[in-house]
Amino acid sequence: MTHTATPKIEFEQVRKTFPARTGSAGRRTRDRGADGEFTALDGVNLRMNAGEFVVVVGPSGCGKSTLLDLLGGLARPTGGRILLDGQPVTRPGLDRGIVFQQYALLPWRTALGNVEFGLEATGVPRRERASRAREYLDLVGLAGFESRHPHELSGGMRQRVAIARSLAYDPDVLLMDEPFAALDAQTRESLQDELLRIWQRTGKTVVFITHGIEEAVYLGQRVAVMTSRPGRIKQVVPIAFGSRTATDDLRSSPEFARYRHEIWTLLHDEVTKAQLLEKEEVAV
Ligand SMILES: Nc1ncnc2c1ncn2[C@@H]1O[C@H](COP(=O)(O)OP(=O)(O)OP(=O)(O)O)[C@@H](O)[C@H]1O
Repeated sequence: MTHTATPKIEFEQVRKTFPARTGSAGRRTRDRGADGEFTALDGVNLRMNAGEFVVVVGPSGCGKSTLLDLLGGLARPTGGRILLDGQPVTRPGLDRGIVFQQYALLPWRTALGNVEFGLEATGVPRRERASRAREYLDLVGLAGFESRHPHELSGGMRQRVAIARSLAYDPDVLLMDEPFAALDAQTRESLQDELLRIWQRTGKTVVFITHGIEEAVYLGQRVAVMTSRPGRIKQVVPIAFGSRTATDDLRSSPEFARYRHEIWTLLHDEVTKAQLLEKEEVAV
């Protein structure tokens, strides 16, 4: 972790609105102004240090993916600023790798070819690409699977390829939008351990979105809990376990249960509000 005054990532009063969807512009609700604009995020403030692992949780539709899209430069904020190393984010860049829930692998390319694909844009010479791709497939535990195509891999393996592809061009920041949501519980837990190991080895800054409270507590150094829509950061909970060894059943510890309960309590009211909002929308 650097000790400079500039945070790695900073959200300053970030706001994001979308044009209202057709058929609903006439009615005014809490997050839809008279002009029919729909406010997804309003007043988001969050700072992250280099090398930090921050997890974002929040009720469905509160704007988690929007937050990540803005940081990834895939969309622009309507108000406020997002700074990366003190500079406003204006477009996607190779300093940020994004991993989505769906693997987004190229089906006609092998695992190696998919990881190499990420390197082609960065101008890495052809000969070097293959060896770099092998190195990252090895890092995610896929040595020996280089020549398999996506359809010959399990869901967990495909997501490992997606992670390797993002890591291969060596971004400073890894943005992960519910990357393990589609996996079975066992695979998810093993990938969580893999990710922590990779994070410790590479020192990347990780921003990880999830619906899972347990996943948040297990992975995050800090867990940012969002409000219901329009989303902002309700509270940031630092997570610090007394000990963390490979043999510990951390998820069964009283400490884990305490953190889990703290985050559950923070989320509970927001989920209720989000559900009310959804009902209000259906009635519109
Ligand atoms: N391009 C868009 N145009 C219009 N509305 C959008 C757009 N993108 C997102 N929204 C709306 O903004 C709100 C926030 O969406 P977002 O996907 O960021 O929420 P989320 O917290 O990631 O949801 P979930 O947990 O269900 O994945 C939602 O109501 C969504 O319908």
